[in-house]
Amino acid sequence: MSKAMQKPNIILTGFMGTGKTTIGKRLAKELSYNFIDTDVMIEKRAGRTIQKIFEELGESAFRKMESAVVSEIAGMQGQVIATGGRLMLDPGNAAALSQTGMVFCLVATAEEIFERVSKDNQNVRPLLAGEDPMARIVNLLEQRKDGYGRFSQIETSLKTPDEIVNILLARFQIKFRSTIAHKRQ
Ligand SMILES: Nc1ncnc2c1ncn2[C@@H]1O[C@H](COP(=O)(O)OP(=O)(O)O)[C@@H](O)[C@H]1O
Ligand SMILES: O=C(O)C1=C[C@@H](OP(=O)(O)O)[C@@H](O)[C@H](O)C1
Ligand SMILES: [Mg+2]
Repeated sequence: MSKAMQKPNIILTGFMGTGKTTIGKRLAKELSYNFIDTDVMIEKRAGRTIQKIFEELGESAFRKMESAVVSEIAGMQGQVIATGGRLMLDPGNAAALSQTGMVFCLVATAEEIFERVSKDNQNVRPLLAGEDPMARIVNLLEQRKDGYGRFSQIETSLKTPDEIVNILLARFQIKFRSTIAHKRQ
């Protein structure tokens, strides 16, 4: 991370349904940081939902859009950034964002992920659509295990969003005590 950095970013990664978007919003409020969700940025730029982007343009077009958004964000500070579940597994994306702040990987069991995404009607995950979403989750988790394992992890399955936010705040403040303030201080 650059020495000149005044307000380091917090970047959230992890599998679909681990809570990046939910936790990111709350954390940004606590720190009075701006909140960015890369999926929302992509939807705005593409003028269609993630589901439609996958259907109409394909996954590889979506991955290019993710990298384009990373180029935009990499120059910013003071952001809590909820990334799409695979964005930080791309080495170029990870290199560009990691140097802007601290990366945390949210983790949950396959069962908990299944429960959460099944109930989440507002946000369709095209990669989990189809016959057997639980099998897709298990399979993709296995494929991505080593990638996520490179980041500092927080288990979320049995925790409330508030508990997770508090853990993140504590870890972030230990590292950047002098550069941040948040509402509870
Ligand atoms: N700690 C948690 N406990 C219970 N439900 C959660 C938790 N975190 C997130 N959720 C729920 O799980 C779903 C997916 O969360 P979301 O923040 O969209 O995950 P992601 O951005 O990682 O895909 C949402 O319906 C959200 O309300
Ligand atoms: O893990 C993935 O490949 C994806 C995760 C999704 O975001 P969330 O992790 O916020 O669900 C979204 O970017 C897209 O459906 C692909
Ligand atoms: Mg999300």
